[in-house]
Amino acid sequence: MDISDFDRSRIYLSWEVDGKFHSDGREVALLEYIYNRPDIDQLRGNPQRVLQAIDDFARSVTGLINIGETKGAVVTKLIANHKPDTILELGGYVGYSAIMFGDALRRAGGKQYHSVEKSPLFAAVAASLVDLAGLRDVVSITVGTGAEGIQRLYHSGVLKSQLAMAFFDHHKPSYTPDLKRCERLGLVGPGTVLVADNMILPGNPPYAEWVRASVAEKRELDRDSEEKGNPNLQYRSRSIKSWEPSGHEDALEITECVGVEA
Ligand SMILES: C[S@@+](CC[C@H](N)C(=O)[O-])C[C@H]1O[C@@H](n2cnc3c(N)ncnc32)[C@H](O)[C@@H]1O
Repeated sequence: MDISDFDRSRIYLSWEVDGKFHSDGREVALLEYIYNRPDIDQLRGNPQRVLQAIDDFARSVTGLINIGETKGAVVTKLIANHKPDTILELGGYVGYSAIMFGDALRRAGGKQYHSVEKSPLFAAVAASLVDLAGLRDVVSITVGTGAEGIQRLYHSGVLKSQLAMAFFDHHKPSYTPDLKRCERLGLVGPGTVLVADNMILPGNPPYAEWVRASVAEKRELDRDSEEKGNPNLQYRSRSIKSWEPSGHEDALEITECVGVEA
């Protein structure tokens, strides 16, 4: 993908305002902006219009740390092709990706999109926007860190078998331990597709190393690691270059579990 593929007329305003990237009141301002729009009734039950309204805010008021349209379209296409029944998301922010991918999951015949978000405030904003978009039956939001969310969803029986897809978009150093936790619990197996955001901006060398390694290499890595995964899972991984809504280059890592070595 080339920068010419990025439509610069659709660029978000800067994420950074006075040294802050979020949590300066912009998330509540987003909610007020959306519910005060004259076209609010046309947004009800319409995920695409809710996404457009979030994009409008990020283009005219303050930038937001959403995945955005360009990278989002890569994942939406993947969902249409793989038709997952369940997706686990770590890092929900104000619900942009949960609305975009929850809608794609529903259109592909899937059932549940579980979004885990550490901030109770962001999770509350996301819950309101998911409800507005008419996706309450599909998207559930769990407040907690990735590790807490995985444990709670697993022990309550909500996640009881292999995940069809997982989307990592939270605390960058937690991608690898949270993936390994999923592996240990048997939530990753042949057919599971893992999608990791921000592989260039800011990058995530430990995660890239783990998902691109052979079984033999992972056995070595796991031996020296406090956080054990399942090194016997065979992964096929590729990097897809794309663009942040701010116009910065980024990449998604898309990893498919293709088997288990005895
Ligand atoms: C880049 S944003 C997610 C954007 C969202 N996926 C989207 O595209 O609309 C990262 C989010 O991860 C959350 N977060 C940070 N550390 C976390 C953790 N350990 N577990 C879960 N969420 C976390 C932050 O509060 C923030 O909302």
